[in-house]
Parts: sequence; C-alpha cells; structure tokens
Amino acid sequence: MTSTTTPPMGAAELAVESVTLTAGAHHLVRDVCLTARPGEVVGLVGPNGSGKSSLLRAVYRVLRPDAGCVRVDGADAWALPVRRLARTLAAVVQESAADFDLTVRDVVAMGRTPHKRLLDGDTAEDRLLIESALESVDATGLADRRFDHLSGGERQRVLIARALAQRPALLVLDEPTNHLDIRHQLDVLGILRELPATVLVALHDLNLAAYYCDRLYVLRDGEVTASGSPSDVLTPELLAEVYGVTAEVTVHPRTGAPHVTFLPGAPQRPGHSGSGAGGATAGGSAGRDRPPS
Ligand SMILES: Nc1ncnc2c1ncn2[C@@H]1O[C@H](COP(=O)(O)OP(=O)(O)OP(=O)(O)O)[C@@H](O)[C@H]1O
Repeated sequence: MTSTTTPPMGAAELAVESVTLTAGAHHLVRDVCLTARPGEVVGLVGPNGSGKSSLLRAVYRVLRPDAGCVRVDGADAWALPVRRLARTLAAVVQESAADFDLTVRDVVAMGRTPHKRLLDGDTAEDRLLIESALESVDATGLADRRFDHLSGGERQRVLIARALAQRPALLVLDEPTNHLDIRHQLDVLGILRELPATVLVALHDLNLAAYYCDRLYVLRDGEVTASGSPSDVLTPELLAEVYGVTAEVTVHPRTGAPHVTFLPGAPQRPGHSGSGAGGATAGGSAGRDRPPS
C-alpha cells in the first residue's frame, strides 16, 4: 500500500520577487512581491482586471515573468523540471477545459499523475487519496458521472478534489468558490484552512477572505497596493480607494474577523464626514474594526 513515489504532503514556501508580466506593451502585473510562509493561507484580492489571475499564472508556470522570479522553497519555479514542480504545486484555475470525456473519478485520479511513472497503475494508496478527495468536496456521489455533464459548481468541486488528490505542498487557486453555493463555499475554504499545505488563493468575497486567510495582498492596476492581516488591510479607506465603494468594517462578534458591510452611495472623500445613504465610516484609522455597538 505504500508508494515510494508519493512524497509526504507538507508545506512549501512561496516567494514572488519583483515579478513583472506584460502582454505586448501592456503591463498585467508590475514589480509585485509576495510571500507565503509554509502553511499560510494567503489571499489575493482586488478589482476586476487588477492582475490576480495573471500573477497566479506566473506562479503555476503558465505566464513567464518578464522580470523577477517565482521561488518555491527557494528554487526558481520556472527553472525546475515540470514534473518536479507538479509534485509540489497544484492549481485550480478558471480556464480548465470542461469537455473531458472522462468520469469524475478519472479526473480526480489525474491528480496522482505527477507522482507516477508512465503506465503505472493506481496503487491502493492512490485509490484511497482519490476517494478521500472526492469525499472532502462532497463529490463521492458524482464519482461515476461524466465530468462534462456536471454543473459549474459540481465541476469546480471536482477540480478542487483533483488538486487535493495531488497532495501539493503549495496550492494555488483562482476564485475556487466561483459557482459554488454557500455551503460548498464554506466547506471548500474550510478544507483549505485545514490543509497542511501553503495556499495562495484569489477571492472576490472580502468577508470570506477576511475569515479564511492569514494575510491578504490587494492588487490594483497590476501592483500591490496593500498587504497584511485582514484587519490591517480591509479598512473603509482602502475599500473606497481601491474599489470605489462605501463600506463599514466591524469586528464580527462571533468570528473575531473583520466584517465588511457594503453601503449604497459613493464613498466620502477624506475630510468629508457625514452620514445618511452611503454614510460609511470614512475617517482615519480610529474608525477601523470597531465592534458593533
Ligand atoms: N493575454 C493578455 N493580453 C492582453 N491583456 C491581458 C492578457 N491577459 C490579461 N490581460 C489584461 O490584464 C489585466 C489583468 O487581468 P487579470 O485576468 O489578471 O485580472 P484579474 O484581477 O484576475 O481580474 P478578474 O477579477 O476579472 O478575474 C486585465 O486588464 C486584462 O484584460
């Protein structure tokens, strides 16, 4: 039942060092630095088009940096043999082909490929990992269905199961909660939190990011505009500046995490206090993270 080709699942260290990505004359990402320490869940947030997916593509080796370096456990990810990187890093991405003529179990089994040699069959351990990955995303009942017949949310869960079956030390996910109902969103993010792996995840839902991530990086126009703990980063001022929205940020009494409530109306400009529609806290840092009165 043991497999000599399966390394123990651990946690890798990720360092994105001054990465710039371009497409023609257009900068997708400019001089971005980001770290994820072993075992951390690091969130990437920012408006549409701010460069999140592009940056993730550089990490999972689809978009080569024009400048800078992506290091995984100190090694240049772009210089590693593809197979070696695949044993360390798994990616759940937006553009996965959906027309696999395969069953769900076959798709999840693909996660084991980097750990095998050509023509190796599944070991008992592989089968165990595949079934456990299916179960963890509530997809056991889908195992014999055709992947291309699934709904968007079901597919997303299966692709996450494939990544889990890979037992990566670094897991990179681009909007993994896309298409998922709220229960499966919470389940999936809960699984990521519990993994003994390092996780880099792009998320649009700031409240989920605040609760499930250890640290956040905020991208804006391809550059990091803020980073730190969710409570340091998610302030009304930052949300007004980066997203152009009015928001109130409190500390959730049950979770202790920052909780963002979005309000109608344009954000107040600094120095313009007031309330009414759109009357979010817009003062200085004293307005951050106040518990609800
Ligand atoms: N191959 C490309 N050629 C030209 N422009 C591109 C290319 N890929 C991405 N872009 C542009 O680069 C910017 C960043 O795109 P990216 O997909 O990284 O943003 P994002 O933050 O992931 O956005 P979203 O939240 O909408 O998914 C966008 O303006 C996008 O149109």
